[in-house]
Amino acid sequence: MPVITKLYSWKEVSKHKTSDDCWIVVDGKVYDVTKYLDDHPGGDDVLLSATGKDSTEEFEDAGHSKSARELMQEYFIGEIDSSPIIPELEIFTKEQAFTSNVSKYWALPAAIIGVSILAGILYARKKSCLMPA
Ligand code: HEM
Repeated sequence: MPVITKLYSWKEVSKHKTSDDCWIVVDGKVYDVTKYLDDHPGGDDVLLSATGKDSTEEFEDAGHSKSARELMQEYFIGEIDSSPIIPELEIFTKEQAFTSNVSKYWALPAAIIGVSILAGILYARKKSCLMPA
């Protein structure tokens, strides 16, 4: 049977970092350890300083026993949402798509033509000033 897991963003996880509301992330899994703070043999300060980040390394470094890992499951609340952020799609009407493309393709040539005309005018004026009357 498929297991439905709640997904949490890092933004959401980082909101829970106090002694009244403490979440930790180990191996992509999110644990609400608020009720375990006072009982943690490694101390509550260790858990509090592990909030808002991936604390897998610190967890492994502490050399937790098999029973500690089993106990952990009681505090499991979900997983980190690691799906890439897809930017919102821009929805164009046919007309908008056409006009946006027209401006995209015509802006540069129009600017080049404009600058060339201006340069031509300036050059012609300068030349006429230098010509003896
Ligand atoms: C739900 C999560 C956690 C549970 C249930 C848990 C449980 C335990 C238990 C039962 C112990 C006693 C030793 C053992 O049986 O392995 C322990 C010790 C310890 N834990 Fe955790 N722990 C958790 C998360 C963490 C995290 C995230 C860290 C580090 C950031 C951490 C750091 C430590 C340390 C430093 C000790 C002391 C090790 C020692 O004295 O040798 N624990 N933990």
